[in-house]
Amino acid sequence: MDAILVLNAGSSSLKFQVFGFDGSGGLQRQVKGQIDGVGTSPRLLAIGPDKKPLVDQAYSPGDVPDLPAATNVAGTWLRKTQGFKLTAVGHRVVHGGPDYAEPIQVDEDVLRNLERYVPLAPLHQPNNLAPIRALFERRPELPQVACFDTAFHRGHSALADHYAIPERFYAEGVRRYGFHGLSYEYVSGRLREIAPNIASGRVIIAHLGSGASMCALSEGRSVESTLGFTALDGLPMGTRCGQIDPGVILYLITEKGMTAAQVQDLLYRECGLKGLSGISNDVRDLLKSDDAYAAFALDYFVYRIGLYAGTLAAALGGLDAFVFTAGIGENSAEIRARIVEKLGWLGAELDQAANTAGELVISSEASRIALFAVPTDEELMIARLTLELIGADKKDGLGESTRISAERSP
Ligand SMILES: Nc1ncnc2c1ncn2[C@@H]1O[C@H](COP(=O)(O)OP(=O)(O)O)[C@@H](O)[C@H]1O
Ligand SMILES: CC(=O)OP(=O)(O)O
Ligand SMILES: [Mg+2]
Repeated sequence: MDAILVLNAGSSSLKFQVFGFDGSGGLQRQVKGQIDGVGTSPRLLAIGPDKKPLVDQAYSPGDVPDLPAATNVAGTWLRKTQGFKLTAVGHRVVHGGPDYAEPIQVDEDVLRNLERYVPLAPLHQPNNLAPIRALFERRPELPQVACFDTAFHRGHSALADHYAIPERFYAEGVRRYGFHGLSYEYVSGRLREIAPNIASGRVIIAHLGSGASMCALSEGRSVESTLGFTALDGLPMGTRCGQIDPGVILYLITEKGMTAAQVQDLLYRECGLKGLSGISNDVRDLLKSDDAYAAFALDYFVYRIGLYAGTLAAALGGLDAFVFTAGIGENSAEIRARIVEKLGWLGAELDQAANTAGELVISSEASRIALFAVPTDEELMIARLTLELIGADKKDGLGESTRISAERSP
């Protein structure tokens, strides 16, 4: 069967999907897989078109310590067990800089350009680009398409796109890019199917995974994001600090004698939930723990989401809906409930039963704001964009408008 492979290397997981083409050029999901818990409790899990498990295998952290190792494990499993004829490969590439506002077919020049952004996304960009390079060498004839996390936010106003630093820095690309755009584009499309009137209003989507951000959307378009030049800003994340006074960084350099590399390592890998708790970057571990620091890390996460909800609601001039997505947003009813409590002043009220059951609509009848928990599907978004770019029919058989409860990731 002709197929398109999609790769999505995040900060704690590698996600991959294979979509086949049917006779009419539509997309059919053949394999949906991921290795999550990379470096902590790695687990390869994949399901087939009937949603039955194809593989479910745990690894020791030493066997899958990082994303390159996860990519090798997934690649080997796909080659050994799945016999597809690849037509194209779609890649999530986290940073597209100022030049790439749309997906692009990658050639040697594009790849070299994208390598320039490695310092701006050190947890992601190298892992996004390495498989492209490897496939160039192994399968030079295979079209490969880069789809960018930053592209969905490129329509931001100059106000939202700037830092208050001299303009020459903006001109050379020091801008507030925003990330998780493939997820926001997919989820806002789903919201158009689920609740079209609300989707055309003022919406905040909270993408809460190992990396986390929030996006303000007006009429389905991104107008603000909590992330900026790099994927460090805004919310505290699994291992990243989120918003921080730049003076702290100056202090680390001038008073603590830290090098740039040491500061980078600290801010990307030792902060956030991991740094605050001293226990884990994974919300599942923190929820299970009775340690006071674990509780504090979760309190801090929820508190900052509440603060940014206020900021983004101000950017939108009000709020019609709040949408949860990604690993934490889709799977933790408890964290959703705690965040909704912080949105009480905006008139948000939870339907406890719907939230616990993991339904799509989780607001009560009385709520002044519609609340949703919508599973994201960055890989399907990438497959659609890839097909569009390589000229195949972009219609697919994966419309989900009638589904009622949230589909969980494998
Ligand atoms: N049932 C759950 N309860 C709470 N958190 C969860 C649950 N399942 C997954 N998560 C969280 O989701 C995170 C992974 O989210 P994901 O969106 O896949 O991240 P990424 O793409 O950045 O690797 C994990 O680190 C974990 O904290
Ligand atoms: C940009 C980013 O933080 O991505 P992820 O959440 O997949 O780590
Ligand atoms: Mg992710």
